[in-house]
Amino acid sequence: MNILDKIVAHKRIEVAEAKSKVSIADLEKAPLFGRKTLSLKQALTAEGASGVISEFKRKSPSKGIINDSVLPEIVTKGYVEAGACGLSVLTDTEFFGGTFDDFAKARAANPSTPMLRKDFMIDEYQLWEAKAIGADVILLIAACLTPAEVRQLGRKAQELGLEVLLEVHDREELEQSVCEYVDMVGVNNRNLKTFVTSIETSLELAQLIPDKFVKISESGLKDAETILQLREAGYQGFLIGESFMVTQNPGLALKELIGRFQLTSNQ
Ligand SMILES: O=P(O)(O)OC[C@@H](O)[C@@H](O)c1c[nH]c2ccccc12
Repeated sequence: MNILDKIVAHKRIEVAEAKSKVSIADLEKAPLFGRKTLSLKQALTAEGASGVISEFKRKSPSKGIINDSVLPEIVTKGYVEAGACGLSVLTDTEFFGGTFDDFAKARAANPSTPMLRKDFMIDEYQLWEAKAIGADVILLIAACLTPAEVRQLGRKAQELGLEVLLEVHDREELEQSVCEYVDMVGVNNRNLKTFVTSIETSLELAQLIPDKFVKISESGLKDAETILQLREAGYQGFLIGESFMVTQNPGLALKELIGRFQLTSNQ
């Protein structure tokens, strides 16, 4: 079984358990459920935006522990102060060490920044969870959903006021899954079988993504030159976790990166 199949199999059990404990009606009573959501799409396309979506990620199947000594509220505040357009916080516990508590702490510390609930969405119930914890955006991974599921989950998410980021790895996933219930298309540079990242994936798919979608390049990004190259190719969003999280001060790492690519782009 590949890693994605393993994660999804585990997620199905988790979701069934969560459903038996907390009803949708209860999720709707959560204090943040009715909150007005923020637009990541708008933040990424605003004049002068850095385009960086910074991720809080404690561990991953590819790297093991990345950083287990930092606090979500401190890291995410640092990201926002450094110029992040949006935040991504992992809520998958088993494989990424994330929690709803991490998300809640980041949410409370950054009330005006669009936030992505980073998890493996397979069931509408998780959209209600996302609303209940104060998320603005959800991720739909084409590699673990049928095109019909992408449509169904995307449509429901938008009805709830959430924005939808569709993640693809190749041309086939893009062509089969992209639909009107998607706001942004993310190209994951990480091959899920080998964990190797290559920005060629983003460069190859850029032209194939219809222009009405905001394009986001995901994973393996760390230097200013790469970001400028991806911008040239049409990307307005850059999802970056590991290269910040491996440092003791992820916000500072983002600040330095933005300093480098803004300097370069003004020359
Ligand atoms: O840490 P990186 O290499 O900068 O990558 C961030 C993000 O793209 C990555 O965490 C990611 C992309 N898609 C995902 C789906 C699930 C979990 C994690 C991910």
